[in-house]
Amino acid sequence: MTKVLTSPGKYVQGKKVIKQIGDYIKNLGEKALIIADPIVKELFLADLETGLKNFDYEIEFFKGECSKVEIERFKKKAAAEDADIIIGMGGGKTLDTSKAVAYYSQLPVVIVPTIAATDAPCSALSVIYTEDGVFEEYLFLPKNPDIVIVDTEIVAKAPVRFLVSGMGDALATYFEATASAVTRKTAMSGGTPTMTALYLAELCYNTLLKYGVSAKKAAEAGVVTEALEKIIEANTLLSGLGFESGGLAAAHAIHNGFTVLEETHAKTHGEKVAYSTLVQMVLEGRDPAEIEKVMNFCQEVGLPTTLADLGITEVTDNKILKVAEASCSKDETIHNMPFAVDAEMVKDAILAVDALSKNFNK
Ligand SMILES: NC(=O)c1ccc[n+]([C@@H]2O[C@H](COP(=O)([O-])OP(=O)(O)OC[C@H]3O[C@@H](n4cnc5c(N)ncnc54)[C@H](O)[C@@H]3O)[C@@H](O)[C@H]2O)c1
Ligand SMILES: [Zn+2]
Repeated sequence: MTKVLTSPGKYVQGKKVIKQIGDYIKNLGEKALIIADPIVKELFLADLETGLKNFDYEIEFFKGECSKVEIERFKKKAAAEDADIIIGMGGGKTLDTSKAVAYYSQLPVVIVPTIAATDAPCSALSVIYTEDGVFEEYLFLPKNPDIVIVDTEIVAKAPVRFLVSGMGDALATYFEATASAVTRKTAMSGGTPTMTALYLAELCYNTLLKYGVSAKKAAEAGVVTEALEKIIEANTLLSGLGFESGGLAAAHAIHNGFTVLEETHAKTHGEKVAYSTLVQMVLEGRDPAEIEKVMNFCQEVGLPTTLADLGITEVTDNKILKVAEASCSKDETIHNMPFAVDAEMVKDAILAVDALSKNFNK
């Protein structure tokens, strides 16, 4: 029962920090290959160039999928350019690609997220897809990124749905870490959770409830406030460390179950995870007042609380049972829950969340 906490080497967050990126990375190497989402060219190239004015670098743009072909393309480019640092800048897919390229090239990696939508920035994991976007495998990396640098002005100006999705993903962290800690399951860190990881997960939850709505308003206005800073930290650092060193349980398994339904594909990871967190709470038989509190939060920030919100407008028992069965497949993290869970229980809990939500004024 060894406890393990894993984290990036350094985490930097603030308005306009991109303009100082050179200062943060200068000890890591001398020439960077920047793997950049195409959005970087449109919006942030000037600031990035300012940040790297005394630094040798080459930029190559990401084609949209974290696939083995794309990873190989960048690995060759890094070798051809004699790069000794990889910088990834963009959304989760660009960042996962950059981490994989750095691993295969045995180089340090600096991660610059341009949205706060997922746990990808801080983790020692890349999610690999085929070139057509079908999930292929998890690539577990031997270490987390060397430095994560979050420019909060960039995140504030991104579409608000990404920030809200990040809150949905972060919402699950406390509930899943708490559940799997009871069972003392090994987390992705390779050990059971430290007190620190569990406290970070709790801090993540409390931060969302307290600052989520204000942060969303700031992002709608495209401005950086202290509330937005706190939510970016919760979505990126607290949720990232909390999931990796705290553990997953029912919510992410139910999310995976929802992906079997075509109609949920237009919804983001975080949106599906938020609904699935409510399902986990119902499975656990949590205090209805607590469920109501989380449901209110979801409705206030615009996360789904009904099946229709998730794109499932024609609800049948059979369809929901399929989701539940997929959530309960053998290797799923739902089996980290402190009690035995089967597909019938999950199906009922999914339908119960939908019914409960309809009691609230939307
Ligand atoms: N490695 C991990 O631990 C981990 C954890 C969770 C999710 N993931 C992975 O992350 C990926 C999803 O991440 P994502 O939602 O960030 O997807 P993404 O990287 O595809 O980005 C979503 C979209 O946002 C755009 N974008 C990025 N920054 C922007 C900005 N500032 N303004 C406007 N548009 C911007 C991108 O161009 C893209 O079209 C999935 O592949 C998932 O498997 C990985
Ligand atoms: Zn997640």
